[in-house]
Amino acid sequence: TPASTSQTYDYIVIGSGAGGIPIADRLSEAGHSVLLLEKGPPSSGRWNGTMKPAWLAGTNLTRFDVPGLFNQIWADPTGVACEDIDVMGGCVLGGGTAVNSALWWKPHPRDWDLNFPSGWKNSDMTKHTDTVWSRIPGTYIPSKDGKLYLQQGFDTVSKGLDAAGFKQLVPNDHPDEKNFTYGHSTFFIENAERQGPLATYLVTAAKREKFQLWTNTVARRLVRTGGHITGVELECNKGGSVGPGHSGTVNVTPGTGRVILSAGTFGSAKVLLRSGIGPTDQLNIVKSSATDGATMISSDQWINLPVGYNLNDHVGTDIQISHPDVVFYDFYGAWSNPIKADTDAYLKSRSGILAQVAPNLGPIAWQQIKGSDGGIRHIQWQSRVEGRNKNAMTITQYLGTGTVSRGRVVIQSNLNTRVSIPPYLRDQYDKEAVIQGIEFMKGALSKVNGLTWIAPTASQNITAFVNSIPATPGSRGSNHWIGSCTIGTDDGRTGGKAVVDLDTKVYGTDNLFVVDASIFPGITTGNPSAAIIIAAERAAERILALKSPTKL
Ligand SMILES: Cc1cc2nc3c(=O)[nH]c(=O)nc-3n(C[C@H](O)[C@H](O)[C@H](O)COP(=O)(O)OP(=O)(O)OC[C@H]3O[C@@H](n4cnc5c(N)ncnc54)[C@H](O)[C@@H]3O)c2cc1C
Repeated sequence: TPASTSQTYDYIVIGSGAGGIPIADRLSEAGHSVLLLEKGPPSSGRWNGTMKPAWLAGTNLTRFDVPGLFNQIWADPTGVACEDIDVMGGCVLGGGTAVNSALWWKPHPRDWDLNFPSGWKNSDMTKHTDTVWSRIPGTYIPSKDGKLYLQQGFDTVSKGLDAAGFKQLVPNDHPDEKNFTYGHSTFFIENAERQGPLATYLVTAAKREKFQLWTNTVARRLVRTGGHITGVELECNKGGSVGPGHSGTVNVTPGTGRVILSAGTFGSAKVLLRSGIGPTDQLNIVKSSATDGATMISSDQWINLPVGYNLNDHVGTDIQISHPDVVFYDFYGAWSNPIKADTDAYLKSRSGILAQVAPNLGPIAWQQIKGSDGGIRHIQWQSRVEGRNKNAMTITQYLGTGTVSRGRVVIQSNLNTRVSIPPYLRDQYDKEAVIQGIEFMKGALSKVNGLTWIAPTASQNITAFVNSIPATPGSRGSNHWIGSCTIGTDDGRTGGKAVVDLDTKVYGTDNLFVVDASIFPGITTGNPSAAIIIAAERAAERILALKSPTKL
């Protein structure tokens, strides 16, 4: 459908992920007309999604609703994963929050205090954290019968953690206790279904008359005069072959309208670059591209900002153990060849193993490592029952808050983005922390009777093991990408690192904002979706307080 040229919006929000849905809801709650654009198709059943295995036929559930079907993103990403980036990402309604493992953590205070500028410190975020938790409380017991299923993996790893002095707690009751602690993984699941922004913020937004959602609609680039955005050029995704979308140009309310980019770390960078905002080398690539070159905004209008730099992700390093007590469940099989008793339990009473997120997460543990550079780096250990044999568990070490290494994302001539500099272990002390952490965990788990090591092997030197794993997204990636449009007071037009100011407004523009993972200056301790939603709440507060049009 061509977009109407007469209908304008106070806010156009581009991208419906962890950042986009909450901010769209808050802006519409304040009485503004809001258009939320999503390039992907509907996902969960509530929003008329249709992708599902045979055993969900006749129900209002899709693959995105059932926690036990999370693994399907790896088995069949077609039509779900973003096709214009070289790493995994969800390009459906809900973005990452529709496809992820729903892990849900109250941020550690240091996630804000270490990484973020003034106005975005832990003390500024507490009330927003409370708001988010009142809407999305999360649970560590997803099954409605109140039971946890197949806990042998949890019990096995816990023995080692207990022996090493880790304290078990309910992690979200103690967000500031993330050193030598562990607990059950917590998920944004309710009624044994994926909840999160799709089931909360989007529901309240959609009830308002002045809110509209267009799926299957790509924001191609912004239409602007100098630093003032007047509208968004649209493309109907894949020519409309995936479902009804919109094309043409949609405009913001003249004079006062604003655009919020929430297209994710890669998506927001891409829209900016296509709109003539970014480093000159990148804008020249767009200028030379077959698709955009001839119609790109002229170079005297370009705004030179460090879009794409400061890219970061958790450094993921997998270790693997085996223990005869550990029991594997074939979540991949649950798609095409499920165990009837398990689908019955899920469908009839929202209970059983399929209420738990695949592939059966074990304990999540945290520790801080003090490096010889004096820096403190946070490690999150995330274990799951999956590996090279039926008794194996993979334990991923996520190196998070405190890392120094950063990477870069660039645009290519076909206008796909690519991680040109992976952000992993470019700093020797980041690597030191990874090695130290694995040495420690190896010692801890070796105290568990009957446990054997798969990776590293019992006799393998840990430094050699860590060096043997390439520092690439394929081997180290954690799907927790942040950076690319960093927030800060150091204006990127004059040599600073920041793309957006403390109101999340893009430097050099008067009505363009970025609200998603891309503004994070550094990585969080745990999986980041809750922190991104909290940041969106903070951004909504600041944006709503700004007078229009704001000064350049
Ligand atoms: C496989 C996987 C597992 C994960 N597991 C967890 C987990 O368990 N817990 C956790 O906290 N985090 C997890 N994450 C990370 C988390 O989901 C992301 O950090 C988060 O969703 C990022 O939020 P965002 O708003 O920045 O972007 P996204 O959520 O990616 O949303 C961006 C949205 O914008 C849309 N978009 C992009 N470009 C355009 C355009 N030009 N026009 C219109 N729409 C556009 C995309 O389709 C997408 O829907 C996981 C991620 C993945 C991929």
